[in-house]
Amino acid sequence: MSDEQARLGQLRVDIDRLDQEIMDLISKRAECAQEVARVKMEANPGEDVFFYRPEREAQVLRRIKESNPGPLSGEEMARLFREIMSACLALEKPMHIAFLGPIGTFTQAAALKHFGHSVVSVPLPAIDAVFREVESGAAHYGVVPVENSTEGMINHTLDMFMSSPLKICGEVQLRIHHHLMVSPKHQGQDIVRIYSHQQSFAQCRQWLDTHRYGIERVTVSSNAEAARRAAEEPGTAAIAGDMAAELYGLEMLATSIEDRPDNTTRFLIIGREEVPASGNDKSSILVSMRNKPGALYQLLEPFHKHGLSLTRIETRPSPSGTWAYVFYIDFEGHVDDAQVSKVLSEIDEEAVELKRLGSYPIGVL
Ligand SMILES: O=C(O)C(=O)C[C@]1(C(=O)O)C=C[C@@H](O)C=C1
Repeated sequence: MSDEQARLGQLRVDIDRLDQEIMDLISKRAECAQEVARVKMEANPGEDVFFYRPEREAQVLRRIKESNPGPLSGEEMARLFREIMSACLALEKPMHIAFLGPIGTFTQAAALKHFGHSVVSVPLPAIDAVFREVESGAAHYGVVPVENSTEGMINHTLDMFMSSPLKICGEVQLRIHHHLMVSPKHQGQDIVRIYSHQQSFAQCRQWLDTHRYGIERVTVSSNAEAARRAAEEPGTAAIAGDMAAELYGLEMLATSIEDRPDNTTRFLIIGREEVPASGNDKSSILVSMRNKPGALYQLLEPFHKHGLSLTRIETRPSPSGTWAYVFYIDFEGHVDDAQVSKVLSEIDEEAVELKRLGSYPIGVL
């Protein structure tokens, strides 16, 4: 036996022993989660029990990232624990997560990043359908895109909050890499048409103008639909992400063709209940003000006065009248914080309407 074989043999014995220890510990952790489920059910007999605890999950993942000794990165370690918690939660209660489909979209990738792979993910054809599925109780939570770093806000999602009773329970960010892909069946053929979603075309505009100028661009309802068409139609390609490429067996002609290297989309988790404070939270509100001089100043002044950071403010046309506006505002803090409740009561005094959309942990992964 060579020296290399002897050393590898010993290291693999060590790895086998450690795997056994890790497995025993994960099993003990899973038993704890089962016990947690029993305690929750006994304490709330006959009631809707909330097994998923977003604030607790955020605290666990933050602690893992902070105390991780290496050599794996904090992100990588948190990703592993994300999956362990996902499997533990599935033992307590299998979660049904509605997302903007079809299967293979970036929204599905965001849902799996946030909840882990042990959930049942349910694709729906439109953002309002995701809201309805959660409102009716058919799904426990929903995942919808809300903003992209290149293209800005997804207005349809913002507008849904004007009428929906749902709460924002979390957020997750996903780096978006777009690839130009074709079916291996049609490799080598001239490409006469490229399919993609309108947002993806916008995020790759400069690359397309430089590298595929003059080729017809056809907008379809999702990247996954683009990939499905490219898999079937000779002479076509799709711009989509890794999940769609894998799903339809496409091969890459060019990878990461988005114009901005930091292209990121933020998604919201929507649910039916409010989330307690996790220690590092954000809140979202919708406000409509009277149409008078200084209205915007009056809206923003309490944030300045009480030292709260605004992370976003967007204006949307109000459904109640022409040239009337609603402000969608994200800021740091939780509604249970004293400063936040002072700000909200001051805004409430001046506003025509103030709707609290929820407080939720700032995305950890
Ligand atoms: O602490 C809880 O309430 C649990 O249910 C346990 C646990 C976990 O595995 O750590 C599982 C699911 C929840 O979403 C949060 C945490």
